[in-house]
Amino acid sequence: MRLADVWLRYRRRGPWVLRGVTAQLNPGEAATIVGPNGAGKSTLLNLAAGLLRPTHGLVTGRPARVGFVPERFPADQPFTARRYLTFMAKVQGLADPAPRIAELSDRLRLTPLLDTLLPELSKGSAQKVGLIQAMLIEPELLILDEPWEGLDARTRDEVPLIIAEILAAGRRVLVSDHFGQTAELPGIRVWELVNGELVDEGTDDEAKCVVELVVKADEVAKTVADLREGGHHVNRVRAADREDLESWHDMARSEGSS
Ligand SMILES: Nc1ncnc2c1ncn2[C@@H]1O[C@H](COP(=O)(O)OP(=O)(O)OP(=O)(O)O)[C@@H](O)[C@H]1O
Repeated sequence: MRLADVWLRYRRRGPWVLRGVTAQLNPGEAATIVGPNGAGKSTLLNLAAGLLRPTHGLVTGRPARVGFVPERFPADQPFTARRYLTFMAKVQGLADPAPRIAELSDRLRLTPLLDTLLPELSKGSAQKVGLIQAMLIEPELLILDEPWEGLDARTRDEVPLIIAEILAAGRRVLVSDHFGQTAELPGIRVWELVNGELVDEGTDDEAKCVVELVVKADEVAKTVADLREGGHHVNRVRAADREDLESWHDMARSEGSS
């Protein structure tokens, strides 16, 4: 997908929000848009999603399946989360959406709230519905506007995994993030908006990540040996704390229920 000399203002003679933005996002690439409040991050995402049209310039090569998570999920709709997601899945052509909805709801810990009315959900839970909605049909381009807003810590931890999986499948991700948390994801391009112009700061090729595993105590020696054999550097081994064990039990539960 390519943005070529894109200019945007919301009304005639209004201030330019984007000025001559040129950028490209190839399959298997992710970019994070950074900049202060009002810099134009959401505007750029809406353009990429096809919800806004440039005043001048072109957006070309947008993939057919775009998943979009807006900054604020519009929760003022008289449906339960399950009905809303089922409807959205059918609109997108998914014949039997129940298994996919169950899988994603388990992953984002929304399952107990699936039969709650959308307006009764907390902001973070509504945000989860927005995230699930965008992933019902695996998107070729996933657009996330401030995905961490309102999410609890454990769901926040899922976001980088979701992004990594989409990239590994050769799809694309565009994310806005005024706290700069995504800038630390491996291989991500950083697009900074400065006075409406986009500065592509590229990727940090030297970036390193830590992957945490939880294994049974009697499997530690073998796991460490296997990882070393695979060419990985093992930093340290420590006893699992409560949070590690909770996530282990959650995983075991969701595997048992699927
Ligand atoms: N629908 C609209 N009509 C008129 N002006 C708008 C509209 N949406 C955004 N703007 C203006 O465009 C500029 C960029 O807004 P945008 O929401 O894209 O910024 P942002 O970087 O996403 O900000 P934030 O970090 O606060 O979410 C702001 O000056 C904003 O007031």
